[in-house]
Amino acid sequence: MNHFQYRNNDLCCEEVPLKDIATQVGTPFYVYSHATLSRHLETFSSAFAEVPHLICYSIKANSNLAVLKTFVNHGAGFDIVSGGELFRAQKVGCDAAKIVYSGVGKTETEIADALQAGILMFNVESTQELDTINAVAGRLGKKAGIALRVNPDVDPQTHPYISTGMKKAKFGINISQALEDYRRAASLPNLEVIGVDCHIGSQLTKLSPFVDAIAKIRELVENLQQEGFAIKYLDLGGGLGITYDAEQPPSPADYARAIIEGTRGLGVTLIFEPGRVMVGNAGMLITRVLYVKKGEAKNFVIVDAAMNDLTRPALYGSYQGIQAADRSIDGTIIADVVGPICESGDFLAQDREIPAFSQGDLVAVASAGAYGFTMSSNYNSRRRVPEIMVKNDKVMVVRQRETYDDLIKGETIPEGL
Ligand SMILES: Cc1ncc(COP(=O)(O)O)c(C=O)c1O
Ligand SMILES: N[C@@H](CCCC[NH3+])C(=O)O
Repeated sequence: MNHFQYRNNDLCCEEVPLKDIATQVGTPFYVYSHATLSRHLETFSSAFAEVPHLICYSIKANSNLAVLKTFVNHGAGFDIVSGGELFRAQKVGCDAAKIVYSGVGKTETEIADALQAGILMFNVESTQELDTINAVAGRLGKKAGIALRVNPDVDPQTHPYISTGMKKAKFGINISQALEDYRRAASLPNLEVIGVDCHIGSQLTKLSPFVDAIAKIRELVENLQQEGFAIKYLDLGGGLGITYDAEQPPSPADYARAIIEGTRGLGVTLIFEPGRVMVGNAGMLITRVLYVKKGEAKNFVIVDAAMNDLTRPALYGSYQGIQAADRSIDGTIIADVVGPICESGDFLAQDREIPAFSQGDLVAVASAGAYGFTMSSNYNSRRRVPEIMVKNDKVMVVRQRETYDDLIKGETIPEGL
């Protein structure tokens, strides 16, 4: 069931026409379907029902507090990568024992805050980080649960900027060095080795890289268990892709079947850090056509959202669906959908066949729930846009549009400048 559907010619989120929300809050804005978020979490979790597992939603994909709270209400934990994400996790009352902490550059302060909070484990990405966590834990009189993030050197066959599990990536510890680092971790008094972790990339649309990575990781887990390490958790990261255009990623059920098969008999609790698959297709960016310009070489549909609001097309050349949201439009044009920012890279779609939009039309940019708002910026002194959550017929403004005062918050003009 898709919770973004047309009723007559009006695109609706659950029960609410998007044009009504546009009237209420103006454009642009992000809108999320509560029902879709809930369904995605339930579908993912029930696919793994037959094995012990914990879902740690990856906050970076969409960190809005209402989104996080929705997942907490369904029993999820979180994958965090910064002190700020820990703060958000705490704000929504996440059980700290369901938090894992990933990232190559955790600072001492962030490590200390996570230890004080009592998180489940650190996914450690370098030998030096082991020493730092050990030292910070010692100072605080705590024992830190750790897994090593192991880099299995598998090609995830995705965009190079979001491939993480190959030798040349900055992430994780090479699998060939892992055993040695595990032994070192075991010798450090303030660490407790409880897991193995691996995340090979994002927007994966094939099962085979996951399967290949698991085969390598499985061997490591077995070796560690033979050496007497009590590996309780196997964290397989996130990365399952979604359909933006014509991709056909594995379903959560297919993904689960392959993973359950590949990890059978290890006697561990599986941890997952899904991000995109939870939120990507649960959100849209809604924008309005400011001008239509017919150039000599190209047509341009100039909208009020820009690359600062949704960076993915500019950054990765990625595809986001473009739909008419408030009327039936006859005919199509080939055009670029562009924003007001002073860069030629400011586009939401390029050379795309889209409805023949006119000035004032409402445009829905699809699949924008993941890495949309969280990657937005104030470039060109543009205010961050509102985020709306719809639950049945209820419209909840879960983040207000920034004000001009918000834009300059924290800046000062020194006396006598
Ligand atoms: C360590 C880690 N876990 C989880 C995720 C979430 O990935 P995705 O949104 O592709 O599920 C990422 C991002 O790729 C990540 O770096
Ligand atoms: N920002 C990326 C995903 C990054 C994954 C981070 N681990 C995207 O929009 O596709």
